[in-house]
Amino acid sequence: MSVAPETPQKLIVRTVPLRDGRDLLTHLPPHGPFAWIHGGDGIVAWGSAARLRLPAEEGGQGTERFTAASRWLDDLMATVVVDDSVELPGTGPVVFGSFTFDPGSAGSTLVLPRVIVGRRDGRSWLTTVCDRPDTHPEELLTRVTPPRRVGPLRWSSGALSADEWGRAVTAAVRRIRAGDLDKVVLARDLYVDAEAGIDVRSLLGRLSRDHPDCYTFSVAGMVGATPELLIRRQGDAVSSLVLAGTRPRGGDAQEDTALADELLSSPKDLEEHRYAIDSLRTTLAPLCSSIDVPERPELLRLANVQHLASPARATLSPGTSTLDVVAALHPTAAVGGTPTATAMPLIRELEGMDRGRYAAPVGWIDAQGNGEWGIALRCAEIEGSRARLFAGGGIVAGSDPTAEVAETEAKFRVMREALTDD
Ligand SMILES: C=C(O[C@H]1C=CC=C(C(=O)O)[C@@H]1O)C(=O)O
Repeated sequence: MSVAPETPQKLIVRTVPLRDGRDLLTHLPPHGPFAWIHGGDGIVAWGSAARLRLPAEEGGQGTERFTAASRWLDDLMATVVVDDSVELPGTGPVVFGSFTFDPGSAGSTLVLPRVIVGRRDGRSWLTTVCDRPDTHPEELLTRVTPPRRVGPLRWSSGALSADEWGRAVTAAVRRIRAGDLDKVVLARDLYVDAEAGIDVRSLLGRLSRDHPDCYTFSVAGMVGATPELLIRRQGDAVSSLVLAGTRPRGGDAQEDTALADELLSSPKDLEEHRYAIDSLRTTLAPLCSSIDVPERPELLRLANVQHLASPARATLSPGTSTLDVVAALHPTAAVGGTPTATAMPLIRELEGMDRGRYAAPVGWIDAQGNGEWGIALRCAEIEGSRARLFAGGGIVAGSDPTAEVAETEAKFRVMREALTDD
């Protein structure tokens, strides 16, 4: 894969402690905000000191975009001179990234922002990235205006209407019952147009307020709040949160508990979940010295849905990079299917759309390889005044098309509500 990335000769990166307890999002200027926020902690950033946008892969193993990103990252980190007086995961240079789901799609993007503000366990910091010593990036002085309201919205359907997508689910169930594969994750899209450019900060504010248990992200136009952590790395310790199996939240406590009990004992959902766990275990085995996954999934209750969830922990073998793990894990059975090799062409055939960067790794990485990468779910791609929303669900032999359409509607709600002014 040959690319012409924008990487300057030499970069001066300075991290200093910041005495600031404000909501991280209040630091962001209107244009091109980057964010990764979980429970009030995280990183926000803006500006661009170095950027890589990758073309579609041609043939190969389907992991060339991760390899090209890794090479670019290594070269970039070799050009930086770092003065970091805080030394925590996420201090020093931090690159945000968002990959495409399908190797055949163009648009995987990595960016080293000019200004980064972070917070972790009560400690805050400011990182700046300059081309010359003893200067500040211009972006440090960008005026921060209040987030603009999104305004009236006009909704339109995506590649398939809800009915057409339901028929695609029926076709997938038929293929699964015929023995072609065990599970496939099918997704659909929706478009919405605002009257003026969408201020991503308004969406981020609502997402982080309404979904504090999720990872609110914004990377080069991909914006959402995902519950699914693909990998968090700190030193050689990695953790992951596997999700598969979903019910809506109930209208009252009794209904909520009944739905949760049904989910925790549903053979269809436990089967769907087991495929995701098995694929994680198999993928991590050659890259890790130990892997620990609980025997049974637990319940993860989010604002709009509840999931079967398994928190996994592992110790990385020496010489394995964070992006090696990200590349190996993608696509998990929570977004692709089982077996992956059969699920991927079926997704292309039945969805009738390009997923772009939906259902693919999104996150950040620092110079030590520490970082957090989620799967871009409950999200939208924002371009000017237009947003393209995505939602999908795991289809197994026992799936019912009507229930699957309802599940995607529940998942769309995250971004619908984020786009709707209070
Ligand atoms: C594909 C999505 O969710 C995945 C993650 C968690 C649970 C899922 C499920 O129960 O189907 C999906 O596999 C989505 O939110 O668009």
